[in-house]
Amino acid sequence: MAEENRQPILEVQDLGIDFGGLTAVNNLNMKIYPEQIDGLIGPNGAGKTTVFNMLTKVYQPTRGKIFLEGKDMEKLNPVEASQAGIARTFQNIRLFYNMSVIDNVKTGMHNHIRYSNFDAIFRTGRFRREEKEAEKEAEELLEIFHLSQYASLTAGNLPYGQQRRLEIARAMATRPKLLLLDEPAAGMNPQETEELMAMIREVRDHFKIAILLIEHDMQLVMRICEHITVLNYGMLLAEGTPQEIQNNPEVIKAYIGD
Ligand SMILES: Nc1ncnc2c1ncn2[C@@H]1O[C@H](COP(=O)(O)OP(=O)(O)OP(=O)(O)O)[C@@H](O)[C@H]1O
Repeated sequence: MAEENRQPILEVQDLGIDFGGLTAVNNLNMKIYPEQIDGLIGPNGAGKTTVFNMLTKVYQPTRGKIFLEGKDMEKLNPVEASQAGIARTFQNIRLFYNMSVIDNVKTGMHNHIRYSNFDAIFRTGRFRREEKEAEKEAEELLEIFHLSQYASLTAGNLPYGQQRRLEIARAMATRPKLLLLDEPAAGMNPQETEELMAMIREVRDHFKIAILLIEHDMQLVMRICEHITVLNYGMLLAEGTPQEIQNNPEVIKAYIGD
């Protein structure tokens, strides 16, 4: 379907942020469409993670607008941004390493669990019902991410590749519409990277969500992304299909230098 006829799930207009005298991102325009896997690439320090931090409202943009399903995100804090439907993983995996694998997934469910502190303290019927449902949903997520056999293992004892999976499973527990992955293949061996790529596709197909990923592994980006945005010095350098990006002289210059 032609993109012009589709509503973007996320639209960024003239987005920018300054840190003191440093303009980290400027004049960024971007549209992410439903069920699309998008790549956000660019040389070190180009502003990619800063964009994620603005989309998740960890940073308040200095300029510009972010719309999720047409709704302005300006007033949202990070918790509200997550509730609105944006989930993320981090460059350096962040898990609750002393908690079990399944409990890590359950921590992602606070967005939609409906019991109060009162219910929890007095273990009311509602609490027990919600807990049972959360347990079931967490088990289903573990199955999808091939982590069922590790459910009761401490997260810190999982091999690296599985920790990445768990981090994504936990992000999916928030029931996002848009999933942001910050360098998901970092530190992975070729076999783990291959499995990761298959999993990213499975996640998109199963949950029918949009995915935006930052990645330095160009092979991964070119093979998995349907659309790519390139940042350089905080500004949009190019956007298009993997083929267009690969053949763009400006992009080649930014990566290889003059
Ligand atoms: N909280 C902050 N305070 C000051 N400067 C910051 C802050 N966050 C990011 N920056 C600066 O913004 C610029 C963009 O950084 P960012 O981490 O977004 O780049 P990146 O493209 O993700 O880089 P990499 O590929 O190396 O992870 C850098 O110059 C960085 O030092």
